[in-house]
Amino acid sequence: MVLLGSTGSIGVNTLIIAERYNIAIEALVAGNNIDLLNEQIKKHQPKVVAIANESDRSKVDHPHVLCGTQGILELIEMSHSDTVVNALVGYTGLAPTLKATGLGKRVALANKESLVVAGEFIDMSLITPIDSEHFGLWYLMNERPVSKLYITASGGAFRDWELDKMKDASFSDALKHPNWSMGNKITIDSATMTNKLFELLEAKWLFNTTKVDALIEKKSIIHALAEFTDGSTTAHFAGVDMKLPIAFALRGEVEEPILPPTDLLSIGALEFLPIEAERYPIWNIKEHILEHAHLGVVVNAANEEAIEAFQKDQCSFFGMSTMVLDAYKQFEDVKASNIEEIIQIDQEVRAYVKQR
Ligand SMILES: NC(=O)C1=CN([C@@H]2O[C@H](COP(=O)(O)OP(=O)(O)OC[C@H]3O[C@@H](n4cnc5c(N)ncnc54)[C@H](OP(=O)(O)O)[C@@H]3O)[C@@H](O)[C@H]2O)C=CC1
Ligand SMILES: CC(=O)[C@@H](O)[C@H](O)COP(=O)(O)O
Ligand SMILES: [Mn+2]
Repeated sequence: MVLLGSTGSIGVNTLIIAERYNIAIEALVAGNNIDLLNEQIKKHQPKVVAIANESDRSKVDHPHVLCGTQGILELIEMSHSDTVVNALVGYTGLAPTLKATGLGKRVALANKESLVVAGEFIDMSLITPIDSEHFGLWYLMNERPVSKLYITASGGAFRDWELDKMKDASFSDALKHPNWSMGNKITIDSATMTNKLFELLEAKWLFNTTKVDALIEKKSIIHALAEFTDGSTTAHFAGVDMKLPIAFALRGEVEEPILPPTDLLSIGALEFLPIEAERYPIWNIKEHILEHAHLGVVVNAANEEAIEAFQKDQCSFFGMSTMVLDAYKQFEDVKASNIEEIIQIDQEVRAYVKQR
């Protein structure tokens, strides 16, 4: 297989599962963590690698190194593997998803931003999601008619903070996820609830329904629930570990133990809470964006710019949501007819957010 984003949180877990099942690694792609990439090259012996920056090429212990976005696309094009795992973060992941699906390859997709930005233009029959909630939904669904799908949210780093204190929250405060160990960008998205908004859009494209909602379950033990027309609701319990969704995405079906079973008696009380827009202002657009999912490109571009501004101390924690909601209003009427227009809208939104 081809693994994009091998040095990240999903990438490292993917290599553990690949090793367990003796899956050959044809190609690895990483960004700046060349030390870890070199360890992975030594262990997994890929035929080709790609990295973000040309300036790091000489540090990579491999005779065939490609660089930059074009390098990643070339690597996918020259690969013989049927499966590409896309564990890149952010908008950078979109072009590789389109390249791989365009070549008819199956994409095990952690990069949810690909679907948020351009779900309309991606061949869903080639996509298997690597996301705990969507794996949970897939696991729950059977032939019976479903009336509603639910995914759960941890509530993020500030779920128990006084609202007043959140105004002064720092980037490093926001990185303290209560349950999951993940990359920085998704951890910030979890604190603002943008991750869950993205996951509703992800569910919309994957399962072709807008009858999907989210609620807070603070322990992240239940990942998803399916409500059936007959009045039954079933829930997916699993450990806080991405190896299970990754194993299914790589293997299709798994019968052997990947995680220990949930110890039901040790869980204690479980509760579901509503997601309140006062703490998570992005939630104000949930209903609208589910009905206008093509606006995902706007939210994603504004959000990536907002995270960068927050990291550089150029805006406050709530300033991020303000920037995204402002851009959403400004670009409410855009609708791309093709990928070229998606790219153009992405650039226009970023330019708009930067000059505000
Ligand atoms: N972590 C998790 O548990 C989950 C993550 N996801 C999604 O999976 C994706 C990855 O998340 P996560 O693993 O946490 O993120 P990380 O930040 O941990 O990893 C991102 C990976 O992408 C690489 N990368 C970033 N930019 C470039 C670039 N320009 N060129 C080449 N490589 C690049 C990084 O390289 P380097 O580190 O070397 O710079 C790293 O290998 C995200 O879309 C996220 O939303 C979904 C569900 C759960
Ligand atoms: C592991 C995973 O799937 C993440 O998307 C996780 O759900 C993030 O946590 P939040 O529930 O806080 O967004
Ligand atoms: Mn998730």
